[in-house]
Amino acid sequence: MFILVNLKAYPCDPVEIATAANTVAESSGVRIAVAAQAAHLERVSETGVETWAQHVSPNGHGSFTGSTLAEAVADAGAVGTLINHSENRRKLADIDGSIEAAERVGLETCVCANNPEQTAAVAALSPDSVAVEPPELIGGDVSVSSADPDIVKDAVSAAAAVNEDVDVFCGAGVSTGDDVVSAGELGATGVLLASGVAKADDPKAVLEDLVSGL
Ligand SMILES: O=C(CO)COP(=O)(O)O
Repeated sequence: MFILVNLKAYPCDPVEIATAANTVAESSGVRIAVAAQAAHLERVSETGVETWAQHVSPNGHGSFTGSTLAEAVADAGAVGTLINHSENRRKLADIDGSIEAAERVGLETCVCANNPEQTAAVAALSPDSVAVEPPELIGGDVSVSSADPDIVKDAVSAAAAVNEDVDVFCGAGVSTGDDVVSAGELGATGVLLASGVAKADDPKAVLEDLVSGL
């Protein structure tokens, strides 16, 4: 299982969390990555943790003020990027363009989707993975894998019917090792989570618990 921690715009210390994630990844052998604000990518990647961006723009170099250039993200040390999110909704054509921009510089791609239908739609664009996250469960205390297990199972089959090479992760409310294990039992190959780590008093202890059942 892959554990992908999205720091969003939470008022956490990205370097402290990245350092903890790197330590736990090394001691457990579990793949853990941290998706940080673009302005923090370089400092996060200097910790040695697998570093992801939270989005990249569909454009390349040029007159595109305010864009998050895939080339710049890769140059700052990111090896992957989230694309689209319930909190940062993009049109399908822009998602397609962002996947192409990421692939141009070798970034791994994970497109977020709200439900199995959107999972199928974005799987057709052949990202490396799709993360299904029901918006109503994001930021809550109950994991998608226990609150709505069918959405995970349905997203896994929906993606496989379109493109068997696309991995499916799940997210929303994931915060414990049990949540990660049950996500795996439902067919997800990774989890995408945020508040459970970014808002924790002791992020390292949460990360240790997340990998404890793997
Ligand atoms: O939106 C999410 C990750 O991208 C999930 O957020 P929470 O883990 O806070 O529910």
